[in-house]
Amino acid sequence: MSEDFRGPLESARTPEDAAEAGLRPHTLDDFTGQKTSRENLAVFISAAKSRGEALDHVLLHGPPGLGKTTLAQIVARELGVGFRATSGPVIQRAGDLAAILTNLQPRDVLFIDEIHRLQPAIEEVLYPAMEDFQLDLIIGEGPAARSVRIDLSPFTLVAATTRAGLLATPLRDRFGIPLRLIFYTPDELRQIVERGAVKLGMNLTAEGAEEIARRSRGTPRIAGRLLRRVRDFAAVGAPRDRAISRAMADAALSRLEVDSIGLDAMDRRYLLRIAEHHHGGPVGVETLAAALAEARDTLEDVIEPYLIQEGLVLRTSRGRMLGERGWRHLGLAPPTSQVDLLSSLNDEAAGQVLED
Ligand SMILES: Nc1ncnc2c1ncn2[C@@H]1O[C@H](COP(=O)(O)OP(=O)(O)OP(=O)(O)O)[C@@H](O)[C@H]1O
Ligand SMILES: [Mg+2]
Repeated sequence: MSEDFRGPLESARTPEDAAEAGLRPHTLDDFTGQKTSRENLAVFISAAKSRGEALDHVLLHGPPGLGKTTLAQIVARELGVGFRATSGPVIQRAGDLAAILTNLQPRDVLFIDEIHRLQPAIEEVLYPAMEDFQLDLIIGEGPAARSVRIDLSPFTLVAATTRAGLLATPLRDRFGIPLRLIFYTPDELRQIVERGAVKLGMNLTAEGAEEIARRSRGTPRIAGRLLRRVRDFAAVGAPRDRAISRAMADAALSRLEVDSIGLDAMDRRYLLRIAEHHHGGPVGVETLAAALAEARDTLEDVIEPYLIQEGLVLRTSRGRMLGERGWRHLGLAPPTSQVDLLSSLNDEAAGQVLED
């Protein structure tokens, strides 16, 4: 496989990124969870391979840390083709994209992360490239400008975004294979944690793995991070070779301020804000973002999806409300005026899926 194309932003890799990459699964069979997406991908990949064609374009969407980048790399590996990676904000000019596209080998995978941050002018260049494998470029300026058409090798665009709703419809419609990634179950995360422990050479008990999995916010990236921190605490606080028990995992997670259901300090700050300053809501997301000094996107992409899925927060037409479970988790009681409303909303929330 050829070397990754890395734009300026992506070259800023931290040791934490490297540790994460070490835990990445490399094949579809090794990839735990996301059963529907994984099974469908396996079919489409083997069909494309048997026809000797490029796989149709794939759009991966879902909250951060659920495996979009990992799956993109796996797609290229399973297809046995080259992998080039870049991201929306890195591509500044049409020429940047043209350079990447004209260098692709037949059937290669081009991965564009954060595709929702692509500039509209560059999106326009992407449309004919995706549809007809052609580039229409304007060369020169003023009266001397002329347009040239360049044929490209057939390729597969694999794009990732935290919210498909942020994409322009014409762009979204050009992906033949849209896949929505969902939060992992505690059991899937336990398998991921156990596999990670083996890779890290850790002696982790089944209960220890379960405890980390249960408190990982449905997210493999968080599971991997917590696993490495538990390893640190164990290395310092316990005799070598002692198996990491549930109690040891719990002690480490508590020191990291990860609570009994896996919420972190920011999650709790968010819930408390709605409870204490807005009597449980509804409150608009902009108001919350300003009060918490966070970007609205961070609330919507990173913090809210899990809280909503867990019924801690409800998304209503008038804003965010603390759910019954949210009140209970904070050890508070909802104002009496809200009790009836909440129980009716709670039934609705049971069917509320991540909107994007
Ligand atoms: N199904 C999985 N099995 C095991 N580990 C996984 C799985 N999915 C993700 N991981 C781990 O979680 C980490 C984060 O995954 P990845 O970088 O693919 O997420 P992402 O969806 O691209 O996140 P972002 O939106 O922030 O770019 C990976 O490095 C990998 O170690
Ligand atoms: Mg990613």
